[in-house]
Amino acid sequence: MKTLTVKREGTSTEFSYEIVWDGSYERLAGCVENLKLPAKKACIVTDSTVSELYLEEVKNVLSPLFETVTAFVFPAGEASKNLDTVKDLYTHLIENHFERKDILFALGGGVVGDLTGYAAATYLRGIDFIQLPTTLLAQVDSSVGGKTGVDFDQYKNMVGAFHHPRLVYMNMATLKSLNGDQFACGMGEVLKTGLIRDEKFYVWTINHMSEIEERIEPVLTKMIQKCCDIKRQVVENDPTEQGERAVLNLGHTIGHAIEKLKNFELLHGQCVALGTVAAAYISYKRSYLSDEEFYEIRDMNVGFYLPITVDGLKSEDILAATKSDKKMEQGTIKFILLESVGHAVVDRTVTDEEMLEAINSINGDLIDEE
Ligand SMILES: NC(=O)c1ccc[n+]([C@@H]2O[C@H](COP(=O)([O-])OP(=O)(O)OC[C@H]3O[C@@H](n4cnc5c(N)ncnc54)[C@H](O)[C@@H]3O)[C@@H](O)[C@H]2O)c1
Ligand SMILES: O=C(O)C(=O)C[C@@H](O)[C@H](O)[C@H](O)COP(=O)(O)O
Ligand SMILES: [Zn+2]
Repeated sequence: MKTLTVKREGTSTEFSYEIVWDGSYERLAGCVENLKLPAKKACIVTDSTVSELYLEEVKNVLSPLFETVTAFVFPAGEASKNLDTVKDLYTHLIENHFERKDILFALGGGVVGDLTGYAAATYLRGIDFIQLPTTLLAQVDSSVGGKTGVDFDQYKNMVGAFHHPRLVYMNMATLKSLNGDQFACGMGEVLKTGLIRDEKFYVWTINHMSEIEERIEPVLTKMIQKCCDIKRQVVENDPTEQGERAVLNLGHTIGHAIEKLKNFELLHGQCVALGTVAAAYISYKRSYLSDEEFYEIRDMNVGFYLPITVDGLKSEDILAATKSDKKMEQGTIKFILLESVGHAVVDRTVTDEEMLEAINSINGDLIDEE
């Protein structure tokens, strides 16, 4: 069992919690007991797919620790990440008499984690929650850092709060049941993480492609721990995204626009991959990246079964949709560029022309016509 502490003290934004890696849920009860939480009731929030796989096991592990353990299950997928599902969860908590000191467990991917975290941040003005991430994406990114929230009318993460978990417990064995597309989505955020902050790690990822694809556990554990450590450093420095944290959004401005226009038919990690290629294109056109570096980023997406083109959308519509993402500041977009491989920066000078050219470069319909 390996651990990492995410911690910030002595400022108005304080948090401290462990990330634990293990190969089963056997030691989850001990980790929860160590927290000496006041909770008498626990609710496991999960989705319709994960509930079939892991709910019973987790419920059995947690039941001896609480007077009551309930389960709230919602339909799997991004389409459930909204205020309607949060409302149903509030109703479940009220009907089961959950109080201020009780606790939620988020058992699932990023959708479950974001939604549960948001409900925990707002129910009775804030209760505790624990992250039990079961997708690669959730293990490398979404379960760490305290960003919680839901979509609103297809606008990504428009309603949310910063609310940190009390513990993140990763059962690495859950990655075995992920399908290929879901695994690839996690790799979209892994590539992003190396590109923004750690060239050595990015190169390591390239060199370990076959072991990663074969899901060799020690290799995946090393990769996930590195991603969490990079995210930890960024989040500890800038927990509420006043500055540096925005680099974690590489690929997300164009990625979120595509996710929205595709009505969540393309998955978050796939859209991030497309957005990262587009951001790398602008960086390349500005000569921050060499052509070898740019084409390697594209090749890495292909190697990890991520898309590098999107069909069925007009580039102008994608550009227009970027204007309603959260990275607008006084009418100017905060766009994340790669100043070099391993070093992302927040840039406020990217023009609509640059963005449109980058979007055209990933627009499959235009490329097919050539
Ligand atoms: N808060 C953050 O910092 C942050 C970071 C990155 C992404 N996100 C959010 O995370 C979401 C994407 O997360 P995701 O890719 O995990 O999606 P997800 O939660 O929808 O999970 C993907 C699919 O995999 C299934 N699944 C989960 N675990 C499984 C397992 N072990 N075996 C088999 N199937 C399993 C789920 O039921 C679902 O159908 C997006 O909403 C995105 O905005 C948040
Ligand atoms: O933790 C962060 O900060 C991130 O930006 C991580 C992203 O991968 C994640 O998708 C996040 O939800 C996007 O942030 P948002 O503020 O644009 O919703
Ligand atoms: Zn993301």
